[in-house]
Amino acid sequence: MTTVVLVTGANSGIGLALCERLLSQDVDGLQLCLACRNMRRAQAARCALLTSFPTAQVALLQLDTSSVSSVISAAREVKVRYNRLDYLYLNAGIMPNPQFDVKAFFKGLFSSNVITMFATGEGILTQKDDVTSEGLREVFATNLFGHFLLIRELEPLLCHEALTSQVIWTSSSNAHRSAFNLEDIQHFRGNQPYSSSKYASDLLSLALNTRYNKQGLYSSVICPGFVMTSLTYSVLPAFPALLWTLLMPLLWFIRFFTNTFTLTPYNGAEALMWLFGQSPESLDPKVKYHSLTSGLGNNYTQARKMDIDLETSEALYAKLLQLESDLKMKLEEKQI
Ligand SMILES: NC(=O)C1=CN([C@@H]2O[C@H](COP(=O)(O)OP(=O)(O)OC[C@H]3O[C@@H](n4cnc5c(N)ncnc54)[C@H](OP(=O)(O)O)[C@@H]3O)[C@@H](O)[C@H]2O)C=CC1
Ligand SMILES: CC(C)=CCC[C@@H](C)[C@H]1CC[C@H]2C3=C(CC[C@]12C)[C@@]1(C)CCC(=O)C[C@@H]1CC3
Repeated sequence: MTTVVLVTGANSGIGLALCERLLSQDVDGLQLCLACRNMRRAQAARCALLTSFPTAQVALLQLDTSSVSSVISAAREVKVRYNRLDYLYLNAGIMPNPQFDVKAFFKGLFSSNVITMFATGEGILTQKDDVTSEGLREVFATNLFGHFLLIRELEPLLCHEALTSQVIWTSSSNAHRSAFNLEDIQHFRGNQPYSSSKYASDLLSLALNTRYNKQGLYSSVICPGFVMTSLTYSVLPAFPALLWTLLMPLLWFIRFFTNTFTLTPYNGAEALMWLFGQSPESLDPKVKYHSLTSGLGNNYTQARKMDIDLETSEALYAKLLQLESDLKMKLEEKQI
């Protein structure tokens, strides 16, 4: 028996930690595929994994989730290499040009909302988004739409009558209904594209379960907590990595008040690992699985209900299908 696992954004942070943890479990016949945009960093990640686990089967796949043509050719390649896919971890993500509102942060520190602020970053973060060469909003394309397209393209490998497969999204506690607008799913008009894209992934996961459970495909979402990675380092760009390291004792102290400060990629990958061991039929499509770390440093996973509803998830799914068909048509026209 083989178990095929594909991880997007696997060359650093939480994705790489997940790969290390999967390999350390010594799963029989594990075939790991690191799907990455930057092949130089992907090679480095593969080498590091093989140094620790010399007999592991670790393959690389070129994938830029922000590009429709890259997703289509990557999926084509996956279908040539494998005849099934057991786990698809949709982890690649960006939060470009984050703007940290220092005033709101200090105001939040002395309000009753302080724990929520540290757990979710709510009210203190906005981003400046860009547009891809294919005309999509970059955060939407990278975090959500590319992954949606990947699932659609890999349907023949994910949907088996006798076997189940799991699609697992790295969402966030920063996913808020208030940042999402069904009339503007790409978030052209707001300044919280990251939050919007993560809320959309929570909705999409529910819609995927509605559509695909009968065909053996199950989707779940996780939140890794607040993890120190290149994504979070960029929140305070004036703070070099060294300053963040000096702040670590303070961050560990805050962990006594909020177990969402998982801080290391290893801890952040806890819920991703937990889901790997679950039977998908036992999972609740309306909850998010949170990686949490106690003040004393113990990791655990906790299920928390999401603020999502079936009607909005179906409406989003219909819009994504429409966008997929429009973009494919454009791509075909370009090729003719
Ligand atoms: N760190 C945190 O506190 C939290 C993180 N998350 C989520 O966790 C996930 C992993 O992030 P994290 O490990 O923190 O950050 P990293 O920046 O370390 O990892 C992000 C990964 O995504 C990849 N990626 C980015 N854009 C693309 C693209 N267009 N195509 C393919 N891969 C891409 C990056 O590759 P490359 O090297 O090419 O840039 C990198 O491997 C993200 O989805 C993030 O939103 C959620 C909640 C909290
Ligand atoms: C003492 C000190 C300087 C603390 C850091 C304050 C903030 C920079 C962080 C507090 C909570 C963090 C957080 C995120 C980014 C950094 C903080 C705002 C995220 C929004 C990063 C991306 C996510 O997906 C969720 C995170 C929630 C918590």
